[in-house]
Amino acid sequence: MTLDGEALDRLRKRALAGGAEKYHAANAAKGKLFARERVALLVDEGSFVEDGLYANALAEGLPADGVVTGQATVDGRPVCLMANDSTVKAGSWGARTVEKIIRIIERAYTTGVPMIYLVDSAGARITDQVDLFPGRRGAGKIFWNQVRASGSIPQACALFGPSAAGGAYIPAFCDVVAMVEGNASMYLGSDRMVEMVTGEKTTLEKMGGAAVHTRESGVGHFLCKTEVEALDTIKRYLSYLPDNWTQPAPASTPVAAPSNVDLGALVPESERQAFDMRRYTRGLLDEGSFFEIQALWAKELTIGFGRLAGEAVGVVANNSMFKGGVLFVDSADKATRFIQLCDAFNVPLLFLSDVPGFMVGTAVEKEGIIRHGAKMITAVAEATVPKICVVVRKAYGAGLYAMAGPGFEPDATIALPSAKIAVMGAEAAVNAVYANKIAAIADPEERAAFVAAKRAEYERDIDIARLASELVIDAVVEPHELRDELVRRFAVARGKERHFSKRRHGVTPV
Ligand SMILES: CCC(=O)SCCNC(=O)CCNC(=O)[C@H](O)C(C)(C)COP(=O)(O)OP(=O)(O)OC[C@H]1O[C@@H](n2cnc3c(N)ncnc32)[C@H](O)[C@@H]1OP(=O)(O)O
Repeated sequence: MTLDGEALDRLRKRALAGGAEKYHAANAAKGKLFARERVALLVDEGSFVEDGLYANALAEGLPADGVVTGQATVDGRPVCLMANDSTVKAGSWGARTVEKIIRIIERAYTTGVPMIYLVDSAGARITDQVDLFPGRRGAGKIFWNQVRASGSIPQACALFGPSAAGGAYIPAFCDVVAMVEGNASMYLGSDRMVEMVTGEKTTLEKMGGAAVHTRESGVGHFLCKTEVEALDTIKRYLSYLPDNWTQPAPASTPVAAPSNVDLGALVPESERQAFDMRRYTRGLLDEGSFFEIQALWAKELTIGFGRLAGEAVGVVANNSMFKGGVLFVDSADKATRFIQLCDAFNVPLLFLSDVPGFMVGTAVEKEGIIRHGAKMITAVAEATVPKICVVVRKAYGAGLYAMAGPGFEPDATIALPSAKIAVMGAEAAVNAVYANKIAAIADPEERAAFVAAKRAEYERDIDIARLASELVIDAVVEPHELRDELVRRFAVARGKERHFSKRRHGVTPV
């Protein structure tokens, strides 16, 4: 049978229109855009080529089988994309949906371009499960492809609605997930299922909403007020990354650092006084270039991309404004993944250290602080991208190792003149070594004098000039010299040989 122009036009219009009007209206009432509007907002005008528009065109009520897939350019660079159409069976995956998604990820991987996922889906279409769930090209193959593509091409997800059950793994295998407040959710079992299985009464928002995942679980990376903001966030994310792992990170026009930030004045002398490392980072980088990731989760550690004289860098920085900048289970995980991301995509790493060490105590031991901390230290060791450690104020204990200290093959360890590097802070050290002697001194004045003397002795021992003279650190620079020093050092490190170990891959620590 051949299709005449009219019949083709009818088929095309039906496929382009998506599902029933009531579902369009329901989405609009929630402030949600149609999948095709999202694609149009994301890509360069006129650049989109679609595959599989006629998927399931002969069936009733399944236009494009509920997903839009194709290629386009974003800011002039090629990408592959998929967008669930939640007006068609709540964006659930039928057999052709799954095949379309698999094919577009395979296309992204083989052509070496970023893959963007615009997600709004009920997960597997339960009514058609035999066709889409268990087989060799079933839904599992989506995840297999995502895992294969991980670290080879950037994968970014904007989540606009639910991402249920198996569907929740598409965001999970992406580098980053932008979630729209109020509408986006991710969960393995729906609220109805949770009540049935455990008796818990909950809601999608309370269990897996954008606030939960960007503030508490860390599964979401950006909390966005609108769909447009989520799409812009994905574009900005991609602007720091190459198309694939074989290419250098893209540079942009150099911009000066903000003229109104005095880096020296931002860091208080007293270790007991907190300061906002995000301000410090913004003051150091090209003005307006800092793009923070997971800003709301594990805030004791700040991560994000920025630029130094136009070149992309990934920043890992301790922030004493939150939990004193101590590393916890979540902050170690946050750092681990970001370090791997930068290393995969050739983005040099800048560590800004003001770390008292890893948290101690029963609670964190039960949470496996050793396991999580070891993963962060592993990621730092394995990263062969240029990496520079700046001790802004202090680097104590294993915190020094986690922040790419001298033993971790950094291209340089730089200290500011007031920086301290030690196995622990003076107070803790004096207590650790002299607790018995201190307890034995009855006279309070004599005891205080003893503690002060031992403290002074300890501080002389870890004096930064001494560490420089022992070649522990490579340079001591004034705060106003730091930016230029980093620009020069990253420039010379750019051409370095990158290899780590003779093996297929390491074994994840404990
Ligand atoms: C790999 C393993 C897996 O992924 S198992 C997948 C399991 N998925 C689920 O349990 C999610 C079930 N669905 C839901 O909870 C809701 O539909 C969510 C996603 C919250 C959306 O709610 P809402 O926007 O109100 O839509 P709705 O429930 O009225 O559904 C609209 C139409 O879509 C259908 N639908 C929904 N989910 C599925 C599904 N997973 N499989 C098959 N059909 C599904 C509904 O039946 C409804 O269809 P119709 O338009 O009335 O014909």
